[in-house]
Amino acid sequence: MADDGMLLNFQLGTEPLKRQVKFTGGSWRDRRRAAKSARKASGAPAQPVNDDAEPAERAPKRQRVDGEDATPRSFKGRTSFEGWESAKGSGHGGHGGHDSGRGSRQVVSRLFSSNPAQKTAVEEDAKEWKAPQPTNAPLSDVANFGTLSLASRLVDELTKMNLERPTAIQKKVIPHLLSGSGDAFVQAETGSGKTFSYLLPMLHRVLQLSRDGKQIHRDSGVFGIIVSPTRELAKQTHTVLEQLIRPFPWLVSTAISGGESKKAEKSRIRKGVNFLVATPGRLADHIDNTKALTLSTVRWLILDEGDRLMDLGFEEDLKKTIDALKRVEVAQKTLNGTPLDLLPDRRVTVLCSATMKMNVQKLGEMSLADATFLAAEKDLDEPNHDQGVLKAPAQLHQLYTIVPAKLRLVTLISYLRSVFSRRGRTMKVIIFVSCADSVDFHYELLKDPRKPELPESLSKDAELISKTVSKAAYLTSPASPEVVLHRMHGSLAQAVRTATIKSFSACKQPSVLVTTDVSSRGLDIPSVELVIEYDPAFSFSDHIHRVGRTARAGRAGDAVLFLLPGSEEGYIELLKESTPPTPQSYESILERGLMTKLEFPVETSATPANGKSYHGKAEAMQLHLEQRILNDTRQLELARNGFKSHIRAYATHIKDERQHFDITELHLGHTAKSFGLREPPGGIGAGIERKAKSKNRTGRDKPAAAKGDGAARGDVDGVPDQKSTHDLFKRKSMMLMSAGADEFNIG
Ligand SMILES: Nc1ncnc2c1ncn2[C@@H]1O[C@H](COP(=O)(O)OP(=O)(O)OP(=O)(O)O)[C@@H](O)[C@H]1O
Repeated sequence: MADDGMLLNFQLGTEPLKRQVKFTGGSWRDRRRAAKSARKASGAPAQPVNDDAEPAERAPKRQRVDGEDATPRSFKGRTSFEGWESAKGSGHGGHGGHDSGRGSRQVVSRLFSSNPAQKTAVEEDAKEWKAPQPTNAPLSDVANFGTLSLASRLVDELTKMNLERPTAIQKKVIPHLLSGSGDAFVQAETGSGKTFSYLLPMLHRVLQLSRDGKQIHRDSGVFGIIVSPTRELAKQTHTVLEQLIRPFPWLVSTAISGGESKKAEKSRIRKGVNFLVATPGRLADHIDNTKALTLSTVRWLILDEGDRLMDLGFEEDLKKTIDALKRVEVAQKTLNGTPLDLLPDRRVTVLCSATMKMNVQKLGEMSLADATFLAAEKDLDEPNHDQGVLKAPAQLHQLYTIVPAKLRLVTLISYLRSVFSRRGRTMKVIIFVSCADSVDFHYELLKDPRKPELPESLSKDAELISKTVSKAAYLTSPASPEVVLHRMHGSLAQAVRTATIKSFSACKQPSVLVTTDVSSRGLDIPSVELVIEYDPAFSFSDHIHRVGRTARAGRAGDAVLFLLPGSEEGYIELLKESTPPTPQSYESILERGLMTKLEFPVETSATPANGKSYHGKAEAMQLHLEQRILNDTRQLELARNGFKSHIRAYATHIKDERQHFDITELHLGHTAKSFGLREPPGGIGAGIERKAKSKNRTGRDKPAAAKGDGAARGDVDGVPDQKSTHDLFKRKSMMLMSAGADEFNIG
């Protein structure tokens, strides 16, 4: 799609607008010609023509509002966040006209016109979707964990945690690790309990060492190292491990990860630990620099989320760790008088990954020897299992909606409104967007500026989460409960990240987390019932992991994917290879979200001829949001940054899937509108990026994501784990700066 078809395609003026002559009568072409000649005559610079703006006769209700009087009538003096609700469908009042907000001349386009046609017919299935049997649930034909020969003390502990029967992957992995000394490659669905599948046998075997009056203690050595790609996952795994070892106070585990105090970690290691949960960069760092960390007792190396470890560019750090372990012999039969004979006689490496991508195979080659492939029986039976086709849990209801770019924001809000209108349900929703700047923009836009105070249950970390947790506006209606809004991405300080996730997890009220892919892996928040992929994932495997934050361990869950009309529709075929998704029209989302119980009656005169009164509501909401952004310098800045970073992130979809996410097809003007912007995209800085990306397509420049696609967006683990990302950013920034673009923040 060429740029000349672009909406809002003219420059922002810096001069305050002069009052203009208004031309009435005749056709819109006549009026435009007259306006042009008048400008020429007055010596005013010619206005670039907005070819995409609607001709007046096609938009009879549109008002051209000129000069200082540009604020749409229904919103004059009504820029408070709730203003749109009382606008009663008067969105027509300003749409399609010019606006002089902040002294600039801008065009506000209508939401429901000039949208690209959708190729896919959406026949919403009349019959209710019926969830198939859960595929990641505990097995009904296994009596309990005891049947897997686990120590009764551990089984008791599991019972206290309400875990009775193992899942399919636990039934496979636990016996393998309990008895042998062989490496394993573990592949299983999201939420199928992989964490317990490797923690339980390790613990069981270490507990067995305490016998005949001999007791394992914290300075008996490190027995197991678990490597996680993100700090959150490392912390979460550590929390689960802590829970399991609580009845055995002589055993100690610790988490070491980027963003934490190295000194404090060193001191904990010096005091003695038996299990280390680590992010790769920090682990490699300690192996190099912490003398107290001896590796000779290490019998298990668990590489969790192997594909993600590689995607994020941790290959070098992992190699360092693997090589260091290989260099150290596993020789001791006893340690400080404690016999180690019940441990594996060699070091066991377990590689967990949901996919068998090339980079995982490489990690396997680096780390595994004669590994056994372990997967649930039903996964092995899948016809295309060996091609690595990844499946979401069967009971996870996947939906998609094809939404024109201009309508994305109002559709998202409508979706959330209809979800939260169901009173009496605690509902947690995760919204994935492409980059950190987009997280920040949407969070600020959706938060309630009038109610900064948090629910009491969240007040413990009040200071840390003061900028990442807030009450939400727009998402609730008078009939629905209050919603708590959270934001999370890799650019936040670690303490803030941790406190935010804790808050989201503990929140007893309906809550939303707006986040990047930094939350797509491993995060286990049991009451997440809905995942919204507002921006599609950068790879299909990321999609599976994102949606896998719901429907865990046999529970139900929904996931909705927003796609744009056009090439993105091709992505639906890819989804079908895994789980056929249910289509949902954006019109029905708008209708449900905006007209529920007719809380916001639309004036008859404002009801469009087609009778779709929610169109008026949607226009009113969009107009209100745009106006709010325009009136708030900080919000405007966030919108611009969000838009720019989003466009840049869009170019980082993996090569195999880029045909569906063609940056040159992205309508920048319409996308700007989804960030509530009325400015020309070129003025904001995104056109430059698209040009740079077009160069990529012609092979003159390589995509920046050489170190892994996740790294390109910076959704990684921080210093020093972030080296690769830093390099990448440097390269990309240089490319952009040479083209005159601003600094940006993706990730
Ligand atoms: N046997 C079980 N019975 C009931 N719940 C279980 C069982 N095993 C694990 N769970 C629960 O299932 C959830 C998911 O477990 P876990 O995080 O280990 O899954 P996972 O396979 O690692 O998922 P992902 O691939 O998304 O990281 C956790 O809340 C865990 O407590």
